[in-house]
Amino acid sequence: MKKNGKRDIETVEDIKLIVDSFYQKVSQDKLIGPFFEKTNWSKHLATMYNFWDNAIFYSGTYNGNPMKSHTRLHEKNPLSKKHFSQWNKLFTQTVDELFEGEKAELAKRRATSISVVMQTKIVGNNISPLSS
Ligand code: HEM
Repeated sequence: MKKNGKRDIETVEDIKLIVDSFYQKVSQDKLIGPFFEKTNWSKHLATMYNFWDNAIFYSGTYNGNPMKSHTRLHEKNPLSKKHFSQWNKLFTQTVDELFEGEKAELAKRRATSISVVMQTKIVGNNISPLSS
């Protein structure tokens, strides 16, 4: 236990807490909340528990294709750099509010690197003068 009372991410229950808190923020967010208007939350949250359990503890519980689903999402509702920045800000904020340690750092790093790859593939190269 750290001085400030936070500990590291240790169990799948911790993952669930992060995912629940994160999407609580996301669903109320003016900028990215609307993308989730038609979302079946219990189904999405279950998918995300598996996704993050796999990303942090290599549990083998997720074998979907997020790039494909976000490319499809982008075709219907265009995603831009500002959406990705907001997503990342909320994710980092959520992890920092709840946990501290190596796994917490890993979770934030994973989120950022996937987000950068997704953004580059979907929105385009973010150093291009044409991107916005
Ligand atoms: C601009 C930022 C983003 C937006 C607006 C967004 C939005 C969404 C939406 C609307 C869904 C579908 C939910 C449903 O079932 O209705 C989804 C699924 C998902 N998102 Fe994102 N997302 C963003 C970024 C990210 C990032 C950076 C990651 C990974 C670190 C991620 C991981 C996932 C995963 C794993 C799924 C489930 C895909 C599947 O069906 O297997 N998203 N997202």
